[in-house]
Amino acid sequence: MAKPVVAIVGRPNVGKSTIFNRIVGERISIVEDIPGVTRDRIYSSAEWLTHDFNIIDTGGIDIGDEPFLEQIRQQAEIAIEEADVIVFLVNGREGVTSADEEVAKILYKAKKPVVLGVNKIDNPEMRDQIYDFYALGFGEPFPISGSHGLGLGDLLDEAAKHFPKHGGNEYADDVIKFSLIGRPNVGKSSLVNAILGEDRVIVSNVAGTTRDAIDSQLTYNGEKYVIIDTAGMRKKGKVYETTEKYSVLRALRAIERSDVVLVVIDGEEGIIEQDKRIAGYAHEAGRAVVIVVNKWDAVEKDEKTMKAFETNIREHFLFLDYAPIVFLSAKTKKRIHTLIPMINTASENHALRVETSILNDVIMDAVAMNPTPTDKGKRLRIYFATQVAVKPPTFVIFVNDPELMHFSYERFLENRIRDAFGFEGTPIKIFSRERK
Ligand SMILES: Nc1nc2c(ncn2[C@@H]2O[C@H](COP(=O)(O)OP(=O)(O)OP(=O)(O)O)[C@@H](O)[C@H]2O)c(=O)[nH]1
Ligand SMILES: Nc1nc2c(ncn2[C@@H]2O[C@H](COP(=O)(O)OP(=O)(O)OP(=O)(O)O)[C@@H](O)[C@H]2O)c(=O)[nH]1
Repeated sequence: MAKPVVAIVGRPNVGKSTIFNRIVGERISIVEDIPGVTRDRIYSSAEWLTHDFNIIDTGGIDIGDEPFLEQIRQQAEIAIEEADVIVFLVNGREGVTSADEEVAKILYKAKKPVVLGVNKIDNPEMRDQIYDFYALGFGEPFPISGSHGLGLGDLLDEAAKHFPKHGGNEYADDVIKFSLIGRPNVGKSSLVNAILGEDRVIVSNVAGTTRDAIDSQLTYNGEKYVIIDTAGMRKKGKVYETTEKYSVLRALRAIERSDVVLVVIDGEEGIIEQDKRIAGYAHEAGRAVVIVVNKWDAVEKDEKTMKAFETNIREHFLFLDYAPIVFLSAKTKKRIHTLIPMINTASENHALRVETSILNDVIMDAVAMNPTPTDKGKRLRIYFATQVAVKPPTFVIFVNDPELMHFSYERFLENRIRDAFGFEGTPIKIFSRERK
């Protein structure tokens, strides 16, 4: 599901990060041991009343050593490219500056709705200062205060009025959406071409004529698939494509629109830190994951090489222990045909719903085998478990006291659930809730 995207734009120091953090709230949390998104702090999901959306802090996108105005220009262009609605932020304490006017000029040309937020209006007495900003030509300015959390509701209401009406489902429910992510040069584009070039694959469209038609649709064995955002990889040459955080942003959006994410690793070069971060994004987003080791043709190998590489992957990607690994070559096409069946398995498991009675049998058997932990003389009691969601499968376990559910025991239960139901290729989530 594609959520609407809001981007915050404005010259430095107007309070973009402050507003971003306010809107995102506690949702930005650092998850231990999983390298990922949260540390980049430029892109996050957010909620406002009934609206779910994603928000980008363009100020966090590092453009490099370009002159000041060039940086603002590039950030604004990224916002125009990526967002459905732009929040143009100015500083209510300084009046309209020439840099604000520069931003405005770029935004005039964009055919995207713009909502003007006048920040640092920390108290009602300062409200009169917003009138100057009508001169920017974006209609009513909304007074807000990032530091005090004032006025954000009205601003977001206005933004939400411009959210696309049918942004919800881009493709029919039975279409399997997948994407390929990985650092530059691992062979993502080559893999896409190899998949599209497969014998039994029927391609229904590749990179249409409009800017938005960037996904490849295909059919294989009567099943429909979409490869998400492949043109994002092809569309090179633009200056900002080279900035790392911007490519991260693109990867995050592709992940979000996918059911299954193929994490591509260069078999020739091996695993580096950046691979782990990229894989962390997919895991955090709760998508099904397949690990693809490409360029296996270029690896000098004997009968132990694959096993050793696999062990190495497992050590580096502890959090992805559920993800199957495939060794292949986009160049020679070796084992390319195994990819789509793996995507199918991962996607089925991602959407799998298990029967409550069987789930509870599994949990009770687990408890009988390995008694629940105690803390200060108090024992964890498990009453009942139920699956509350799919994509990814999510379970709630009702217990006497959630504090007693230690990580290691939860992990044990997860493993028992996996032994019973499979769930290969998908993360699963388990929450403990108190029940008196
Ligand atoms: N008084 C007041 N100060 C604010 C408000 N919002 C942000 N600030 C301050 O303004 C300064 C800049 O805020 P940031 O959020 O870093 O601004 P930014 O636009 O993200 O800046 P860049 O990252 O340089 O683009 C900080 O010192 C904030 O504390 C506000 O509502 N009122
Ligand atoms: N030996 C070998 N080389 C490969 C294979 N797949 C891709 N390459 C080469 O690796 C290089 C990068 O491939 P691309 O498909 O452009 O990689 P990418 O991940 O799409 O790169 P970016 O678009 O920069 O992110 C090219 O020179 C390819 O020819 C493979 O299976 N084996």
